[in-house]
Amino acid sequence: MAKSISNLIFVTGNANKLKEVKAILSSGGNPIEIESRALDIPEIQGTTQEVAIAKCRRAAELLGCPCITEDTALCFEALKGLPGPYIKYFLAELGHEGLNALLAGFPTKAAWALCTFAYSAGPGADPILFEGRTDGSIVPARGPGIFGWDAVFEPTGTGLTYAEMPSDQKNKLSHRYKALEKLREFLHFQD
Ligand SMILES: O=c1nc[nH]c2c1ncn2[C@H]1C[C@H](O)[C@@H](COP(=O)(O)OP(=O)(O)OP(=O)(O)O)O1
Ligand SMILES: [Mg+2]
Repeated sequence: MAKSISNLIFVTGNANKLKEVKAILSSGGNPIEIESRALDIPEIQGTTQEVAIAKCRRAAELLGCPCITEDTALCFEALKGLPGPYIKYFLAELGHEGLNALLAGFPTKAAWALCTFAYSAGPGADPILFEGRTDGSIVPARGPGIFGWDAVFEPTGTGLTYAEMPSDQKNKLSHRYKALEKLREFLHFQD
């Protein structure tokens, strides 16, 4: 008889991601318990899918058991999707102001946040990807600067940046929430 997967190891070094993932997965129909490991796994260059697959494959090898990993990209329409999976380094070097300045010469500030979860059934197993995308625009920073680029990303139609939203509002419309809904559905039907 099919039974669902109800606990999993999430390999991440990011405490804010972990907090959101736990909050999202503990609510809803099929609660999933998450244990975390802060392993430092090298991230390759490539498409968001290639980066996600390589990271999850390595994580499962290091752990010797099933696991999930997550990669977040922030994509600027004017820059044809860049910085994409390299947003971490752009944010670290340029800050919120620099991300806005990158778009100064362009008419569109449109952007999308893309979350890619990867699940591996164990060492050697091909990771399976679950993507979630939230569209919005890059704005001058508003709200607390607690989590990454939250203060400069305003999802379309909300009038608020991610940073200005209560966490339960972000967790109902975010790129991470949308990807986790797909992962949750998949895990529910695994043996
Ligand atoms: O919802 C978010 N709201 C604002 N900022 C965010 C969000 N989600 C990720 N971020 C930041 C963290 C990092 O600067 C970059 C993604 O890089 P990314 O490699 O996926 O994350 P990470 O290295 O911090 O953790 P991990 O150990 O899981 O790879 O965007
Ligand atoms: Mg990373």
